[in-house]
Amino acid sequence: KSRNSPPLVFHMVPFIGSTISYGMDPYKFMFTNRAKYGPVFTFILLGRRMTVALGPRGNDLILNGKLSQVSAEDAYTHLTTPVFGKDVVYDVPNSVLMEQKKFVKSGLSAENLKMYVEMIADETMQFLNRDAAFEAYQSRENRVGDFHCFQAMSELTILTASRTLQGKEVRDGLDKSFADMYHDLDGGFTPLNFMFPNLPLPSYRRRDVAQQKMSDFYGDIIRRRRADGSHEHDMIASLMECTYKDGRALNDREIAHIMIALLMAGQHTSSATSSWALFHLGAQPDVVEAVYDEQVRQFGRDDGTLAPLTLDGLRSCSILDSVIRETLRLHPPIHSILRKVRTDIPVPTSLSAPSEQDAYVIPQGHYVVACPGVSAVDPLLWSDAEAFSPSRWTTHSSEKELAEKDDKGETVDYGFGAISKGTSSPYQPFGAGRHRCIGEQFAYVQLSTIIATLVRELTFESRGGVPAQDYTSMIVLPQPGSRLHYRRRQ
Ligand code: HEM
Ligand SMILES: N#Cc1ccc(COc2ccc(/C=C/c3ccc(C(F)(F)[C@](O)(Cn4cnnn4)c4ccc(F)cc4F)nc3)cc2)cc1
Repeated sequence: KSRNSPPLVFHMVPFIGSTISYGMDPYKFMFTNRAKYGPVFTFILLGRRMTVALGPRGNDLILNGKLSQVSAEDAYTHLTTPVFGKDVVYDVPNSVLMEQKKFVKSGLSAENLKMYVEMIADETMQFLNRDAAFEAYQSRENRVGDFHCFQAMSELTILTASRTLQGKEVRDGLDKSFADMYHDLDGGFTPLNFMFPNLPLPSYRRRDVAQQKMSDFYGDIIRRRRADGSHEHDMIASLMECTYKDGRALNDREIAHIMIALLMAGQHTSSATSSWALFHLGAQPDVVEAVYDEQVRQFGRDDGTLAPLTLDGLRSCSILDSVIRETLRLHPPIHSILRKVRTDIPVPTSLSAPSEQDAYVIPQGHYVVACPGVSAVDPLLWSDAEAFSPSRWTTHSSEKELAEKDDKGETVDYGFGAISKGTSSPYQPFGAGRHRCIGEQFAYVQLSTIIATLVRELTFESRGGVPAQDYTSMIVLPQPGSRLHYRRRQ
């Protein structure tokens, strides 16, 4: 038996363990057990031993853990490989993933992001002018309407992501059959698949059929482009020009599967985050007007109209930026980051052991769980931790310094560009270390362009208040069915 294992959270039923209380409300579960056992403790999730290490030092232990100790691919491959496809992300050794992340980053260049702003604004205006959800906006008489927020944001997210990142064949291919294919693929992206990668269930079969179809869909696009020698500025075009260190170019399958991974990544995170942002804006009309006034300051013209959005202009909108930061502080799409423990991990005494000899050891075979979001809503760290107040980011309050604090700006490069070494910041919605997100800039462009465009045209009101968080899916979603009221401005 392993010596000095962290304390085990009390539970009544073997195998089920703490699945229900953790699965229903992970943050409540973390705060409750931190109070009982301290920042390091183990709980049972469907028969697996999950060891949590909370706080900046816990994040550092897990997110900056050595490759010999912690493995992301061992934790995630059962969930992601059947959905993304083989030979990419968690189906390859970490060194190959680092190269694949470098390739994707090269496709998210500043000049591409600049072009994407106008395309996303255009898609958003088309959506307002055409989608049934905004018929009150389209009609001249009644200018007040309401819409199913998360559903509308899911549609707008895939329209804008396919127009920019995915490319015009995907954008033009967004018909019912694509929606069905995506829906079946997404049905395989559930926490259940973490635990049971393959069950003889219809949903698993639909996932596998959809993955094959999606892979062929992208494969056809790539083959046609190679034949036509077309020159697009999207991710597919970029990936077609990439070669690994050993000189080998990416093959069509790898490109197709990376595109599926990026589609899934962007879809879940952006649809959830834009929905949460709109609900909070609807609950605080004064913030909506502050964002609108900022648009007038940044883009207003003498004739009273607003100039088209630009990347540089958006990057000067600090209130809009703070709305997104505050949304991600309260609603990080990924609440738990997992790794499989490959060799015993000695826990530094600073992380909660009374003295050296009884420092904890996390045994091989456990999973480790990092919850960066716990620090971001920790009442011990933030005044009014629960409140949505973007002003905390614009004024030079202690919170802003707190969140910006990183280990003296030290950077490290794992092969896909220099990133801050620090995990001391209590605000890490994009993770840290070798597995840190590379979609942050694209996400900000997509979210800020959509929100700026909607605020220019509408005011919002969440009459039911901000919905409860639904933790039962892979990404934290607003309680299904929540609606949002709007009024057309001019
Ligand atoms: C608000 C939007 C987003 C948030 C909050 C977010 C969050 C995260 C987090 C927390 C991680 C670390 C996961 C881990 O350590 O296990 C991550 C990794 C990653 N994300 Fe994102 N993400 C966002 C959008 C995107 C987008 C739009 C893309 C692609 C275009 C993307 C692609 C990736 C990739 C490729 C990784 C690397 C996974 C690894 O190295 O293991 N993300 N993201
Ligand atoms: N019974 C039960 C029961 C059990 C448990 C629970 C709740 O327990 C948990 C525990 C952990 C988690 C973790 C979320 C998680 C992790 C990884 C990924 C990912 F890999 F997929 C991603 O990082 C996603 N991503 C990154 N950036 N954008 N998207 C990614 C990476 C690269 C890539 F290219 C594409 C990607 F999209 N996705 C989600 C969620 C719920 C409830 C009920």
